[in-house]
Amino acid sequence: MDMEPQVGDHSGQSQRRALLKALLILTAFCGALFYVINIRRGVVVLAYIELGAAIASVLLYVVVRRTPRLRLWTLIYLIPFLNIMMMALYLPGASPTVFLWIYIVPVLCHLLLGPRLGLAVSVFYILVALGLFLHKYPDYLFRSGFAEIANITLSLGVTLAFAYIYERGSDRSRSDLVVMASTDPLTRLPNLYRFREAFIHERSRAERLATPLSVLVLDLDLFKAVNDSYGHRIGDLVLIHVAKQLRQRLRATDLPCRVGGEEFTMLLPDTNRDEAVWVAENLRELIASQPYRTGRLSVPLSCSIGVAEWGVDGQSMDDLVEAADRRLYIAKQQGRNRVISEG
Ligand SMILES: Nc1nc2c(ncn2[C@@H]2O[C@H](COP(=O)(O)OP(=O)(O)OP(=O)(O)O)[C@@H](O)[C@H]2O)c(=O)[nH]1
Repeated sequence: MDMEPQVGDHSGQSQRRALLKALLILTAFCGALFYVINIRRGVVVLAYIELGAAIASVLLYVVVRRTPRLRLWTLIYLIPFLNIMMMALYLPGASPTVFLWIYIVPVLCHLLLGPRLGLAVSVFYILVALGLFLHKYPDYLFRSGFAEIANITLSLGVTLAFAYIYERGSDRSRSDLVVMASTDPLTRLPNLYRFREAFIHERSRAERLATPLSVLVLDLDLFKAVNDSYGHRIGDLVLIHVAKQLRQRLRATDLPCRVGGEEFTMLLPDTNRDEAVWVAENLRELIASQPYRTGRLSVPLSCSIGVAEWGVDGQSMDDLVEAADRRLYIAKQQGRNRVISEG
């Protein structure tokens, strides 16, 4: 069995999942509580709806713990929840203070659904709630003063705006963090974390479409000598130069990564071993033919590359990288500046 670790969740899903689980527990508890309260008050229809909501929340909790389709299940919970809230507002026996619950709508919708969908759903339900309230208490607008209406409108508007701004900011911070966590700061190439994630994705695509998938491991030759002769700063610039060459030479669907030091790993979807060897030879020639130049300085470069193919050399990313690494080592032993795909 493949024991590759699962890659992390990028969209704040784990946070939203935790919140939804907490809400389901709360809904189950409140549903049961309000069922008792409303039965005693004689508001039987509402009481049974609340009991149903409590039972549904417990069942949903079981699904929500694991589902990959969190947004869909969130909507399955949220829409009936908000509809019940609207009904509670409108039912004849319900107190006017039920309206106060409308203030949690923007907060809940944004936290659970993110900024865009959260805004759309909250605006819709706030308008529905206001409509129902005015329909139920038609003389309210005439009885109450301007200050009272302004208070309600402004406080709702401010809650909505804050919820939106907060959630949009967190979404952006989360995306920035994901980019930082998956990018090599020196070359701006993706790092090992991103490579692992892309491998899992590309492997399932290759399985589904029965297409090949190959991996290259490239290591610059005698790079220590570059650092020793020209200094670390030039060594860094050489790595940036090589990263640029890889990016320019490879297809947009290929993924070159810097996995550490002077070693680069490349994922080549839709590419079998022979094609991967051809790509690797191209890269080797390119790097050898274009020394790093700055001012009068010219740093000659070469690299060694190991090639592995998914399905032939193993199934997991670790199998492939291990096979390609082994061949890279053979290339180094045979005198460097070469591509090896056997052994
Ligand atoms: N400038 C710079 N050097 C680095 C970086 N990461 C690793 N290195 C250097 O890369 C060199 C790698 O040296 P070795 O592992 O001995 O390999 P090599 O000299 O390339 O020799 P072969 O791999 O056998 O061809 C070491 O001197 C590291 O200090 C980096 O981010 N910047």
